[in-house]
Amino acid sequence: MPDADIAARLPAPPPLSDDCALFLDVDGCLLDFHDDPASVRAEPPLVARLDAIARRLDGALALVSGRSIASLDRMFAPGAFAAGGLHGLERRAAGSMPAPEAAVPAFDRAAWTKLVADARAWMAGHPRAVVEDKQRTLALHWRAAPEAEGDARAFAALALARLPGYQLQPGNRVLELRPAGADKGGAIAAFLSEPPFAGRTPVFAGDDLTDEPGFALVNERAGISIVVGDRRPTQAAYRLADPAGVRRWLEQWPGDGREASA
Ligand SMILES: O=P(O)(O)OC[C@H]1O[C@H](O[C@H]2O[C@H](CO)[C@@H](O)[C@H](O)[C@H]2O)[C@H](O)[C@@H](O)[C@@H]1O
Repeated sequence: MPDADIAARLPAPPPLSDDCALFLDVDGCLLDFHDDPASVRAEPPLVARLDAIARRLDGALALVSGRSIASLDRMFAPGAFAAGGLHGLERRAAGSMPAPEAAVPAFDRAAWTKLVADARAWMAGHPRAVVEDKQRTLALHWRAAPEAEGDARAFAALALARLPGYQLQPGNRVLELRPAGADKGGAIAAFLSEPPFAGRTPVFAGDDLTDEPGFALVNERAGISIVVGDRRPTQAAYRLADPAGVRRWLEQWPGDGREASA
């Protein structure tokens, strides 16, 4: 059976309930993909919606992303949500804005700067490819330059040897270098161990490979795991077709009645 047919058989998720803890991936889940990662912003009505849902859940809403928390804050301003960033390497608990609660491990800044410069030089022949420096992780994007994929993969393989303790993180038209030892499942588990998330039913929506550990964790906790789109295989039990579908699903939620004036 073709993958698309199997994808269509995953059911739509149930509506959100007042006793849930809501975890949301960002790119490709809440927000549509764009060629330039730096230009992506959440529209004000979506920020207002998330803010209303967070209030209704007593703060039990977190963004869980491959982006840094600093980047998420820019994208969702003026919203400032609890967040897991850099694929689970950094985390900011509810109510502890603006500083991340846990910093990622120390690293050699000079060596990192050289690595980023080398990546930019390596990819210079592909002006529409993007080298995204996230300070502790590096993403090589080829969405607007499909011909750059081979060079991106070749650089990442070579660079991995210069980065002890790092691993490759494949994504949607991107390959990232990032420290091993953390993932989105760990970030969600940490949130669920503390207020206001503890004791609630976890719900997690995401679209990419980096989201699979989050789906596994949520399934273990008898929660609701939702894959966005047709990527397979997946451990998710429910499916929404695309980010527009995610936003419509969130719209079904009653909110707290205040977002209309936000
Ligand atoms: O975990 P996520 O929130 O889904 O973040 C994963 C990566 O998303 C971003 O890259 C993706 O979105 C870009 C903007 O739409 C797009 O240009 C790119 O092709 C996608 O792979 C982000 O730039 C990365 O840092 C995140 O790790």
